[in-house]
Amino acid sequence: VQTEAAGNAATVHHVERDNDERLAWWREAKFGLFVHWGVYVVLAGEYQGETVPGIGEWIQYKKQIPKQEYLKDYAGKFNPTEFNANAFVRMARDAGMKFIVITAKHHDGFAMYDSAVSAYNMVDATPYGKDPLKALAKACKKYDIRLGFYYSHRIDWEHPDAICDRYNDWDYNPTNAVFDRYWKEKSMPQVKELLSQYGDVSLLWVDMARGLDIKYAREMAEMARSLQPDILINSRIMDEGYEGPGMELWDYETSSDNYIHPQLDMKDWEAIVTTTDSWGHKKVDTNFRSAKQIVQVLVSVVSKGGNLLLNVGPDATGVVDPAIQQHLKNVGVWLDHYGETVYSAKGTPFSRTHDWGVITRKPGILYLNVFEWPAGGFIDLSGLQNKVKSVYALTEEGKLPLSYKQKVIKNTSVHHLNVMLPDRPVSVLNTVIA
Ligand SMILES: C[C@@H]1O[C@@H](Oc2ccc([N+](=O)[O-])cc2)[C@@H](O)[C@H](O)[C@@H]1O
Repeated sequence: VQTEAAGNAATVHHVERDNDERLAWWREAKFGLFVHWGVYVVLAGEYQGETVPGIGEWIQYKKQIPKQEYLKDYAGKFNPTEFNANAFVRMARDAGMKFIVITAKHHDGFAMYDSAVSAYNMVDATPYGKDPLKALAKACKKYDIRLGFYYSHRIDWEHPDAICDRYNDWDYNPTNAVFDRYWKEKSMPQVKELLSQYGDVSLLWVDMARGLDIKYAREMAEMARSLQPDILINSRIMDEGYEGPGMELWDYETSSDNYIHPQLDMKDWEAIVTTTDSWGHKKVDTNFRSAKQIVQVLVSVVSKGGNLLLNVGPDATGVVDPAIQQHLKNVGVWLDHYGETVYSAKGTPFSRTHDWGVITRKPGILYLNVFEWPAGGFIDLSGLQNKVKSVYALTEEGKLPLSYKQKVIKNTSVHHLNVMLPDRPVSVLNTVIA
């Protein structure tokens, strides 16, 4: 990792992370469910009859809604009686996802669980009066789905001391704010609760450090690892692009929102992607990502050495839009047949992209993932060092052998491969040629 030091003599920060063992399951899993759910879904992007533009979970900040109003008029009406933890986890499992990361506390500072640290929580401040994360942890255990918690460790619009450049200055006076008080009284103790009272927690997903000093990140990471030794922590414990001491504190890199790196050779990173135009549910938001789009984003991210954390936003009743549920189910059916191009796969060995799709890899196998059916009905692939032993399309009925020609480029050891494709796509979502 190169950084320009003031004397523009390049200082190189080598990050030794001894986390191969801890990352093993994550590198195989590839596909997880991200869940943004909180009091903000009671507003669902609407305030005083007006649709508020932008991502729904930021509505309190955008409209500077006083804490007492947010508590009384919105938390006070939050009663997701339709929330069924088992059905929710089955939805993720049946979509081919291996883990779930849910917002235990987002920037609004509201705890979506039974917190003894702050009464600003789901049990004490809503008519629902129950702990949905307790039910979710139980369901995850039942269906062998790993659980992770999203926690807004720096930004908190409920606490007068959570000072940063995204602060609740409509209720509180920033000059009186003492960050250490928020850190010691709320942030650290709540993360301790989450990592002590919900069984095995596989991921701590923190977000938006806003210039947080590394000493705080180190304190939280060390506490998390003492409570959950195998836990994985994402890079957003510090700001995007942070380089300096402490980079070993996190295990993998989270990309910017809805951003897929152009680089082909990265590893241990995740793309986080929405299924609508917001993370938190918004009433007006009907721009749903199709099963085809989801499959192609997933395979594209895997071809670039990454994982996909795909978001859903349950509504105020606790339910994910049925159309999105159907798309997820279709993705799951596709992965049942063709998941070998995703699970435990590595990124493309090529240093270039292809106009017909992307390549994923396993020992001795290359998967050509055909998104756009080539007009000529064949694919040319040059640059392979290996001799090809067989080529076949993955179909629901099994392997469909394909004819191919391979020749060695004169005076080189480079093979040129020409594959004759089936007459038409095997799957409109993505046809996989092995
Ligand atoms: C997943 C999302 O994460 C953050 O938004 C960000 C964080 C970082 C970047 N970034 O680094 O580009 C952009 C949006 C949150 O503010 C947002 O509400 C949501 O939870």
